[in-house]
Amino acid sequence: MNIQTLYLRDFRNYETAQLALSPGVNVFCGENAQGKTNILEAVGLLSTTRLFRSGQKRDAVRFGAQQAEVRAAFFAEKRDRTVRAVIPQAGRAQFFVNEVKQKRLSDVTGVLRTVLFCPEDLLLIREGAAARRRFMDIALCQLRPNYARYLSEYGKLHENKLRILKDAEEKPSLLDALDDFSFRMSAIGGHIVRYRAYYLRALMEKAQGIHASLSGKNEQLSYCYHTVSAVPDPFASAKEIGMQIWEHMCAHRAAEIASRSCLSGPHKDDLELLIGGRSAKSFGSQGQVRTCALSLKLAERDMFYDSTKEYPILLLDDVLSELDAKRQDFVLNRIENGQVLITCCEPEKLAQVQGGRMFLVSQGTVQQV
Ligand SMILES: Nc1ncnc2c1ncn2[C@@H]1O[C@H](COP(=O)(O)OP(=O)(O)OP(=O)(O)O)[C@@H](O)[C@H]1O
Repeated sequence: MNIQTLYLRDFRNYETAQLALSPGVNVFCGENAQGKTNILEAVGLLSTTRLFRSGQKRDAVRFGAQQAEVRAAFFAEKRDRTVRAVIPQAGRAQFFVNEVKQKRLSDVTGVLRTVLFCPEDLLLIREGAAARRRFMDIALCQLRPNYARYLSEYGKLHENKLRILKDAEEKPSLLDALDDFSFRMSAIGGHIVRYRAYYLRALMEKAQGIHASLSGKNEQLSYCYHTVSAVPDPFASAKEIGMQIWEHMCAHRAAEIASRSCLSGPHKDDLELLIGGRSAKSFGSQGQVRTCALSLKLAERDMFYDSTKEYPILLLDDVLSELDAKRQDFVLNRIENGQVLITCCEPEKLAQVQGGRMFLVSQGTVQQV
């Protein structure tokens, strides 16, 4: 899958811009605040229907303009296709696939597939477990529709159980339904844990190879999937895991009531990442953490390829800072197959790029060099 041309009108700081992209690496270089990330954000919008930096789509409309427009002509599934977004300052955004207006945003999501790596992704390693669960869940939901259904059902049960625990002090009869919710959460939790275990095993196998190449074989990435302590084997059958979670919930019933919170279940899972056997979160340097997060993203891209036989477009925002020369060379020249869009601030980096296309970005204009 690759974008051939990208057109922007009144999008962020661009009045109009038309870019012809390479099917391989495309580097966007310029000083701070010139519009490099805005280009990646435009592609992200066409892929996910969202702006990765703002909750409100209208933030993308150029100051003083009435509506923004972004269009990509791209090649996917062996044919030429287009996707276009029109975002008015007031009112709903509209999306078109092959110039046919789409009724539901879900029909647009994934038509153009992207994997984004931005500076915030470093939080994936450094932050709490919720960020890593989100990373697993977003990838798994796209690859496995059944997982998305289990996760949504589990989320609803979790919310209801939490309401019961919170309100039980005022209305103790609510506790009559507690075990029913716990049992259903356990049963669905069994599926969630099993999906995560298999996904992480495949993902981390790829991430380990990528991390070794990125670090020149100097560092070894490993992982530990932490789930409910009563589950000794997350690869066991969903039924078996579900029963183990149920037993754990029963053992913590009194504590859950006392603390008015759900103490047991895969909503507390974590993915621990280790570099050379030590926690990346606690001991990793900036560069190591960046390498680790990047390896996970590149592995996610390979997982997409395995299931769709097409590489999603890789959007790398400001990845090069903090990486040493060897790691930068890997990013610029050795990510094989698929289209890559990279932003960077240092023009001297352009000299290191051995193929692809380079662009200078300045005050909302883009010039190929
Ligand atoms: N709706 C908008 N209308 C006009 N300009 C906007 C709008 N939204 C953001 N901008 C401008 O876009 C510029 C930022 O662009 P962008 O984030 O792409 O910069 P960048 O080149 O990636 O910078 P850095 O290297 O600092 O990350 C800022 O000057 C900002 O004021």
